[in-house]
Amino acid sequence: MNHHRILAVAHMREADRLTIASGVPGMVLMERAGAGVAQAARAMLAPTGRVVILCGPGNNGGDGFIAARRLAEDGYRVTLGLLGPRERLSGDAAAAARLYDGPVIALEDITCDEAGLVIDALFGTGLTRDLEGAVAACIARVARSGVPVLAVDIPSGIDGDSGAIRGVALPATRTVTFAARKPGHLLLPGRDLCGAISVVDIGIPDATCDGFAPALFANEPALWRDTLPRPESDTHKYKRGHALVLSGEMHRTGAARLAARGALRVGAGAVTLASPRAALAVNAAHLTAIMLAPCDTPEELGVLLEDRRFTAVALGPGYGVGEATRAMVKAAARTGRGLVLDADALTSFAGEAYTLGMVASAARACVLTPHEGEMRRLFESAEGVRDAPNRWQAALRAAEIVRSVVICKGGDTIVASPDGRAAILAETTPYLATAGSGDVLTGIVTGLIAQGMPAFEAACAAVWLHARTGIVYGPGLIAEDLSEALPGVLRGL
Ligand SMILES: NC(=O)C1=CN([C@@H]2O[C@H](COP(=O)(O)OP(=O)(O)OC[C@H]3O[C@@H](n4cnc5c(N)ncnc54)[C@H](OP(=O)(O)O)[C@@H]3O)[C@@H](O)[C@H]2O)[C@@H](O)CC1
Ligand SMILES: Nc1ncnc2c1ncn2[C@@H]1O[C@H](COP(=O)(O)OP(=O)(O)O)[C@@H](O)[C@H]1O
Ligand SMILES: [K+]
Repeated sequence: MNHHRILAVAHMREADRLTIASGVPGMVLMERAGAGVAQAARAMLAPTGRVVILCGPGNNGGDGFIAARRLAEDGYRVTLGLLGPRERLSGDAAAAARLYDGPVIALEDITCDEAGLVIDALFGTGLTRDLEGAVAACIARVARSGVPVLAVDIPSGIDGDSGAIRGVALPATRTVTFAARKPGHLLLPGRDLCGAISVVDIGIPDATCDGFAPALFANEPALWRDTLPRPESDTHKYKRGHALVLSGEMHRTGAARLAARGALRVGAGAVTLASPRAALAVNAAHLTAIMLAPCDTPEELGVLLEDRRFTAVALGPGYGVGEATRAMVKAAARTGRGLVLDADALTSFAGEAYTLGMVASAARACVLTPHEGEMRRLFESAEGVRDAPNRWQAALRAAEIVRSVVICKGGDTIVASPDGRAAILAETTPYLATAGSGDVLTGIVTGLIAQGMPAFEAACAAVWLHARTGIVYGPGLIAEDLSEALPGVLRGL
């Protein structure tokens, strides 16, 4: 199994169809899925403990019947509640139900008394509308009982593609999914309701999923570790890349310095801060390893970038919104370097995403790092972004329009590339929500791009490193700490 691949719901269904078409009966897949669930349940149950299994009307319920049969064979006391009449089951789910010879009661009659575990096999990737009525009431009862819950495929009520709660959802202690995680396991609020996730190999060959587009991934080191820059013995500082970070005016220079420090810490051989003359003294008072150059106009930026040793430029943090910023972005892009645009550089193109795309296409590689508000402003009139059915589709469409890699920041950060790849961060911490944290992220991406790392991988690595550093540091984290704690995380790789 390719462990960092994730499958959209439609792709999971297609993988299932292709595997069955290649000669593996659907019932074999379901048997493996149910066996995986039973195995996870055993680890959560005392010997001969009581397990309540909630089965829905589709194949998710079918997995539940398989698990019920296996657990009953092992001597566990199984109570199975089914939503709807048994005669309404069809296909593999009906076959799985026939193989289970224990009692089946109505879902409405289920109680959790003395249960050591509830297995939630109500709905998986086939959820098509909000949960209500008897199912919603049952979910509320189980959630109130406090009994541990093992979710089959995904907690019932979570949309597999968006992670949204459809009406209500049953929070799980553990989730067992099949072949690969789905976007809903990683996106909020779904991520918070899955508990620990394990993926069971049910025999869908990797090659079956290789051609799926868009290609979705969990943002984990396996995705980008091979492209992470590592200095060679014979290197020198300029071979390790030289990043240029543009500073804002006198009263808002901190953001650029945070970014510059991030770029240096992630391994750029040299970092220069390009500062308005009026702010040179302020910047000089705070910098040691980072160099300083005066720069007030697009023309001056052009002259500065005649030095071919500069490999990447970061623009936006604390820079100010307006025409002057737009002109700077254009000047930077024209020089064909790696370009990272954040904050005010993005807001300066509010409502003009296509224009920004044209500008960005001149850069060697371009990464944009909008948070939710910047995303909304930049793409307010762009078709297919604000009205996308979920965040990864919005991110992919955004990347296509701006012809750049886009990092959609937030509690469930997504990196999307115009080539159709997208990666969702699997693990992070809300302690990152602190002033200036995004500026450090900008610096980390810039530092990686300055060292020649490809834009998508650089963006993914930066997002992961930033989050990992936040997790390791934990409570009390402020933006300054991120760069200083980064070497420890880099060492761990
Ligand atoms: N694909 C694979 O490779 C494998 C898949 N496997 C398993 O199959 C699962 C997917 O199965 P699935 O497609 O049958 O969908 P599932 O989640 O059981 O629900 C569909 C049923 O629910 C109903 N329904 C929907 N929303 C509703 C609502 N709000 N309120 C009430 N009813 C609602 C819907 O009814 P309808 O919309 O048709 O009226 C339909 O009857 C997947 O998660 C995994 O566990 C494994 O066996 C291994 C191989
Ligand atoms: N709830 C959260 N959980 C995890 N990360 C978060 C959360 N909220 C914000 N972040 C991260 O913190 C950073 C904030 O960046 P940004 O909004 O640009 O702030 P600033 O401009 O103050 O630096 C982003 O990397 C974002 O992904
Ligand atoms: K489920």
